[in-house]
Amino acid sequence: MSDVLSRILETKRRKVERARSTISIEMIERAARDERGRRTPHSFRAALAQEGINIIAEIKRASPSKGTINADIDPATLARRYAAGGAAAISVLTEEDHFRGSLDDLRAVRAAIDLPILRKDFIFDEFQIYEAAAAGADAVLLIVAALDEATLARLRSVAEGLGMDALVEVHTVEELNRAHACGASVIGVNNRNLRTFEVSLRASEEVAQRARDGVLLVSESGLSDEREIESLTRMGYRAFLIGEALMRAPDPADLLRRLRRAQR
Ligand SMILES: O=P(O)(O)OC[C@@H](O)[C@@H](O)c1c[nH]c2ccccc12
Repeated sequence: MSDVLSRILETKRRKVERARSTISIEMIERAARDERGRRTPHSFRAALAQEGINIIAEIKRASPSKGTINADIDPATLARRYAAGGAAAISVLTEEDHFRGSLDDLRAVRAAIDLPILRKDFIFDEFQIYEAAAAGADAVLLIVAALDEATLARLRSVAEGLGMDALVEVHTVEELNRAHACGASVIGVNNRNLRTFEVSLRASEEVAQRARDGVLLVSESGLSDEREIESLTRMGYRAFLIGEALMRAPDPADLLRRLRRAQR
């Protein structure tokens, strides 16, 4: 159990325990409901179901596989560029130790743009979903490989109870079956194996062939050019999650526009 995913979950577990000892679950839940009630919440799912190519543009300063990608960005400025390029939604990595993100990044993005926001983190406790909602997120990532069946189902319904979407992430057909079993309606297929970091579009291809009708699929990771988007649209994808390529692009809005023009 010394792989990266387990190590990240281990440090995260301690962090969440510490946070839970300073704020009660009732308080954070109230903050979440207040924030959800303060504005008209954005629908993450609806944003991904629009005509054409829908891109979730990610704010990702660093990663365990790539080290520092672009640590000094201003999240609000970058989010505005993503919005200008026609991003359907924004993903903000909030994990601190390995991705150098934070909930402050998410708050800054919330204040800057008017698109649905995904909290991208390693979530295993409802406390983290309330934190996400209180910071202004509209959706949370739930990684099937990191959760048992009962926890996955419970966390999904906590998100739903707040009017949020869960992006349920899988990497294999076996994980897809577990995502189906918990009632997931938005399923992300990570082309990157979180334990080995190997990237292959085969993951997206295999999962697309077995996904149930009505499930909205998102192809995630390792995407950087039109040709990849084109071959994924032929597999049936119309939603994509892109981080590194946008973080490294000299003009992220221009790259987004180009990728959104990809044809079948
Ligand atoms: O930077 P990329 O290769 O475009 O990937 C983005 C996103 O898919 C990736 O950050 C990601 C997908 N699932 C995750 C789970 C945890 C942390 C990060 C991720």
